[in-house]
Amino acid sequence: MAVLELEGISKHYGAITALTDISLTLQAGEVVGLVGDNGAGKTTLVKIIAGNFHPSEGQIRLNGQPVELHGPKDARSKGIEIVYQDLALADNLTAAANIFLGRELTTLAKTTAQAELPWYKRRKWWQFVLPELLDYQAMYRRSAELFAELKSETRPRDLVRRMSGGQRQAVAIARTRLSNPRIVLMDEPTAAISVRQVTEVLNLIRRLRDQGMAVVLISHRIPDVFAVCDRLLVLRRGRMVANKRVADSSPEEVTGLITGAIESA
Ligand SMILES: Nc1ncnc2c1ncn2[C@@H]1O[C@H](COP(=O)(O)OP(=O)(O)OP(=O)(O)O)[C@@H](O)[C@H]1O
Repeated sequence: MAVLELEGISKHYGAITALTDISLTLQAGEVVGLVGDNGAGKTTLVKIIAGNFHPSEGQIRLNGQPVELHGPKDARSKGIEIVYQDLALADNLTAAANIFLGRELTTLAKTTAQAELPWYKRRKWWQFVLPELLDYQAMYRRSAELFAELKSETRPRDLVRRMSGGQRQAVAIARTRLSNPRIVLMDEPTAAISVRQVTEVLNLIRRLRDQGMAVVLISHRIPDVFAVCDRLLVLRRGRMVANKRVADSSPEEVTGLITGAIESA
């Protein structure tokens, strides 16, 4: 079954129409590339899926059930994670501290689900006098497991400030894995990193797919889309002009679809 279905999604910002009548489905374990020129509507579409924006029209279904997403936290609780282009990492903290930022494991919150509860809900009544201490060992251990799953050499105790672009991506991706999402949205993960690191990041995306996640990858880099995606969506001026298997397309066709030299495919 499709993990995500969008039907007839449109989005207006006042007089500007950013998206018109977008429909798509995402299956578990597939990587879908979302391409289009600047202003084509890619970010708007991804932010609707991530709960940042409400669509003006249309329906969202998760596992066949119609849903309304009330903000990013709600989307996360429903299994949708997003890795923003700027990654939103705290440079002066370790990899592990970034992964657990805002949901730190403690002596009273031993799992991520518990750590996401407000402090007073983590305690049984007889525990109200207990001090709550951060459990660094547990966070380092879990972070090491997440990096091992992603086959990344990033170390939990390393400072993000000293990391390469590829390692930073690994930290941001490992952070999404904490909540065990079904859908991971990635905004231009290979835009600002070296060629060698691009390979590393594409491998991370393959790992997510192998673990059964559906991944949406916004990218300007057509070679990356062809390297890692199963399917591609092309947006032009807010309309979907192609939704096809990568194996049935070519970089030339995609460039034509983006610029408008090819009407649709
Ligand atoms: N908050 C906003 N208010 C008004 N207009 C907006 C807003 N966000 C985006 N737009 C407009 O909606 C359209 C689609 O923008 P969007 O950022 O989704 O495109 P994009 O394909 O992600 O482009 P880029 O690659 O430049 O990020 C553009 O015309 C943009 O100017």
